[in-house]
Amino acid sequence: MVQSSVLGFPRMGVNRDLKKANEAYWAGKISQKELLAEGKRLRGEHWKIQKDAGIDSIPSNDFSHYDHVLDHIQLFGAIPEKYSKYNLDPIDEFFAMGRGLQKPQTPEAAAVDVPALEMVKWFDSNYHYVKPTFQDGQNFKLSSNPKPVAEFLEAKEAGIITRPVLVGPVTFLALGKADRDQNVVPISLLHKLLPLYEEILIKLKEAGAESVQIDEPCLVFDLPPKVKNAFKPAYDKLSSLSGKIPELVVATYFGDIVHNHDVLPSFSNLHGLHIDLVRNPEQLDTVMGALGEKQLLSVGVVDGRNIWKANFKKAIETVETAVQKLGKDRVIVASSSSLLHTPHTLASEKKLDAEVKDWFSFAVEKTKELAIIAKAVTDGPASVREELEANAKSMESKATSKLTNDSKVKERQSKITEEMFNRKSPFPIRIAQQQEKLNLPLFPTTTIGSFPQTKEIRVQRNKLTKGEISEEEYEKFIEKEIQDVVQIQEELDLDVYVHGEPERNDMVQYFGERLTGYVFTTHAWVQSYGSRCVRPPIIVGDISRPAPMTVKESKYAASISKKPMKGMLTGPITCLRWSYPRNDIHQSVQAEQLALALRDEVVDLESAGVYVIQVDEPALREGLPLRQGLERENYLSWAVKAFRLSVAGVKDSTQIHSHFCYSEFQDFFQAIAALDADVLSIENSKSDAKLLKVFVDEAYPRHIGPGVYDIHSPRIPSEDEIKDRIQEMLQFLQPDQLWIDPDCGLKTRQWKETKAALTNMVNAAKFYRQKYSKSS
Ligand code: MET
Ligand SMILES: [Zn+2]
Repeated sequence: MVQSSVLGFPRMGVNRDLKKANEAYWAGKISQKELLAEGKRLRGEHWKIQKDAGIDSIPSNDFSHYDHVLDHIQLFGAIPEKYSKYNLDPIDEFFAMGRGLQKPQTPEAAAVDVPALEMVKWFDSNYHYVKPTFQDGQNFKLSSNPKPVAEFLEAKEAGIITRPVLVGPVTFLALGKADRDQNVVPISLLHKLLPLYEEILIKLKEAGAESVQIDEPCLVFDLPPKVKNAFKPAYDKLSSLSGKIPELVVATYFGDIVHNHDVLPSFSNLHGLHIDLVRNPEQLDTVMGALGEKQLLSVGVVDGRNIWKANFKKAIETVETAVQKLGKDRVIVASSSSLLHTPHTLASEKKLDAEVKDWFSFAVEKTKELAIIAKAVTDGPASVREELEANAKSMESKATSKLTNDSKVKERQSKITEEMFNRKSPFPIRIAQQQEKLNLPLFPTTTIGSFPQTKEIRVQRNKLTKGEISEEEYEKFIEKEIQDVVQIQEELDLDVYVHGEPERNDMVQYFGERLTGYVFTTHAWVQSYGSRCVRPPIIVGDISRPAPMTVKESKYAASISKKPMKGMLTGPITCLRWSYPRNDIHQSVQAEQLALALRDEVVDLESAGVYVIQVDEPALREGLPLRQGLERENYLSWAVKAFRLSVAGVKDSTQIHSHFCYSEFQDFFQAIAALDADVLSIENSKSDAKLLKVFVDEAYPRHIGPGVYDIHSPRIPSEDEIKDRIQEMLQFLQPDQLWIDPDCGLKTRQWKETKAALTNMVNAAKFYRQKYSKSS
């Protein structure tokens, strides 16, 4: 029979219970015992959900109190000395690595002060993992009570034989890095790490585990030869342990592995291999051809990265293709990846429109889908006729809905012309006209958009949501906020003002709520990192802008300002990337729809007297495909076009800004240059100013505002510190192309530190302004 399996389940629980428990523990409100009990309760509940759904292979050790890679750092004793030296309790040491720890001295214990380990995005998802950090002479040691064994036994006690999940040895090392000032090449540690895999696998076998899922998602990357060559010795070794350890299923996801197909024979003596057929269905044939004689294939046909119902007909066809070649006993129906990236359950959504709700499936619902697909293939479609019919109806309803077929939007897309992507004149002509209109000094100062979102702002927004105040009262409140920030900017003597974004809860949600084609959930939280969860809006249909979205606030702000007011929009790629996208049309088409909607907004802002307009694209970089080559070029091409389409409708004299919250542009500089934005503001304060060299090397002609101070910390940078920073920047950029601004928006800061920091920033800018005006 065809079996079903889940690669991993979301950890948070139905009401973000894990977040609440972790945060209560960190705040000292619950004991360690209570925290661990909550973890156990959640695991038990999640196993039961999957068992009740009829899943054959249920994962364990997919749960984590913070991050599963961090679990492995602790499991293998890869704990840097700066943490281990404190001899903390294991759970506190674990959290110290995940989020840093600052504790004053007490009679019993010394003071603790360590920052967190680096945290970075997990492949191209919005989940972040903690980066393993290795030392020269790194050794490993299995923890005394290994988590994978403990959680396997916990499930066994509850009557469920799970399939423990381990991050594979090659991926664990490949995702790591040498610690600062260390030279170790992580993959060279393989021979030291493998004995620990042997040890843990033997322990799991002794505990009763029949099979183990071993994740090697790094196979979807273009791998350096050293990493690629590591698979064979690693898996030869593990294959040689056959009988002593559980059966192994190697799992890959988020991409295809065809370009690394020469690695596949290393796995052919193992029990099974998992591939993601939602992302890359075309890899099925090649991978089937490379399987070992008895090896199983786990086919990922239910999307672990998005919230759409699986199309049963298509999924069953895919599974049948595998069955025809391999037979029913060698095929497993699986989620494409862990379900970690999907919200817990659709049952919590009470406010969703019934039409679109019928198109969705969250983690709980996806486990049921897997069981149904497996049954349909094992016992024939008649065994699940009702489910198949209902699914076909949902698919039909989505395909034919008015929401997904807005002919006006489609018609407008079909009429896009080449000129619509281009500003009227090249930059030198534009900047001269802009300068005439805006009359800005040398080293103009500005901020990135948001000002502190005070408690009062949140209170008023909540009151509006609850209907406790009227729209008019809320608008009056927002106007007053705008007046205040305009006045503050006047006092600070900034050069280009912003209205402060007080009316925005979130930079994507705010726009989504004003566009057709978007829906919002109330409980669909997904883990972003640690206890932090996000609730991405969902793009369900064709996107259009029924009415202006930001014009009222910006126009008002401009009308009361003596200096230029900058309009503030979230760009098409960021709106797309920070939402769940549609899966029935290509993302480039959705980006283009967003771009058209924003284009109208940009033009309306200009007509309303807003002559500086910033279109933020902080998510442009994270959308980069995981591999070099054609896919990446395609992405950059349509992403850049979407940005250009959104802004190119304005006059030459209107100044277009864009903003990015990172500083590394080396590897996609051409794309950034191709945006043709008049001014770029980028994060830079924590990086080496040398990163700006690329702008010189490539003779970037337009204006740039590299952030001069970090906005993530309440720390106030001194005037001298900012001056030094500007001095460094001037080694790379021309005085007349340099803007002075903070790294990013200030919404998470308090007013007190914001005013102090900006005062120093403006003074530092004035210092250079004077210096250069004298010398010229
Ligand atoms: C994550 S980028 C944020 C840009 C936005 N305009 C802000 O200032 O908050
Ligand atoms: Zn930013």
